[in-house]
Amino acid sequence: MRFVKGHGTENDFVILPDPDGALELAPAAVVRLCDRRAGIGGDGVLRVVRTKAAGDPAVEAMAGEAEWFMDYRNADGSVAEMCGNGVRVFARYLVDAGLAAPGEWDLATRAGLRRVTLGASGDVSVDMGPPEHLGTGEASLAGRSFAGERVSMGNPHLACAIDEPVAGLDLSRAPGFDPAVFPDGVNVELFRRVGARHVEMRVYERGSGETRSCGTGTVAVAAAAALAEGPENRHGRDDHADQWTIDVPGGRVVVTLDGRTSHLRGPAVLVADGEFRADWLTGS
Ligand SMILES: N[C@@H](CCC[C@H](N)C(=O)O)C(=O)O
Repeated sequence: MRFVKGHGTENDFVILPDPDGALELAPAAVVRLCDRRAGIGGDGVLRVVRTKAAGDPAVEAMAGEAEWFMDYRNADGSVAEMCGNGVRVFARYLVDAGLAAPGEWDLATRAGLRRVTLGASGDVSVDMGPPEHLGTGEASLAGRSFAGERVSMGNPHLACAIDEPVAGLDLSRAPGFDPAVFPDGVNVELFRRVGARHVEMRVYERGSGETRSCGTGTVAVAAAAALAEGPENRHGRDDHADQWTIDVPGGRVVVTLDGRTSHLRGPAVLVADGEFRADWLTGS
């Protein structure tokens, strides 16, 4: 079975081409694929399937607008609604494989349609939709409590502003949180302002642990940072949409907020093409 390995700011994925939706992708198979010692290794899996063959009526309803559906799975085998770095890598794969042309078109995700813009090479830009502010919340990490802004990017985030450099944080264990506030779990971002519309962040992802980057998380952080700046400083201060530079351990992305929607721009790199054994995947 063929796979491609790719990453966006070192948030890495095993890409599985499955145009006709023939692959039965059990959670245990995803865990095997993402295992960094006994498998291929990745923060998640991107199954590339034609929207009309997704096998889910809610997804198939988007077939008229988007030919391809990003079936995203976390490394622990769980399903997530959206993945911002994944969308960029997915789009780059489609163009590289000749399944889509460079330009601007929609992809289907469980969170709805996402419009991508890309050339024959280089960065990919994604219309991520409007960040949804849900109020405040908190999480604990390594015995410390962090307060932040709950933001939905289709998937749940808690973006917490801190004053210390993010490099010193302990993100080795899963965050604690109130399941009544986050019934579907949460991705927790910790960020520090390092300049004008410029922040650094680290993230502990639901279903994957600490990753080197999280695209939806970078947009949630930009939205939380913009909210903290106050309305007088947002949207139109210099007649341009607010552009935020977000540094993550795996590189840098740019997030634009214009009050109507958000855009995420960053790299999408295809690293390797390979083949794995079908019997290994099923453990048979
Ligand atoms: N790394 C992704 C987010 C992947 C999904 C997330 N772990 C969740 O469960 O919501 C990104 O780049 O957005």
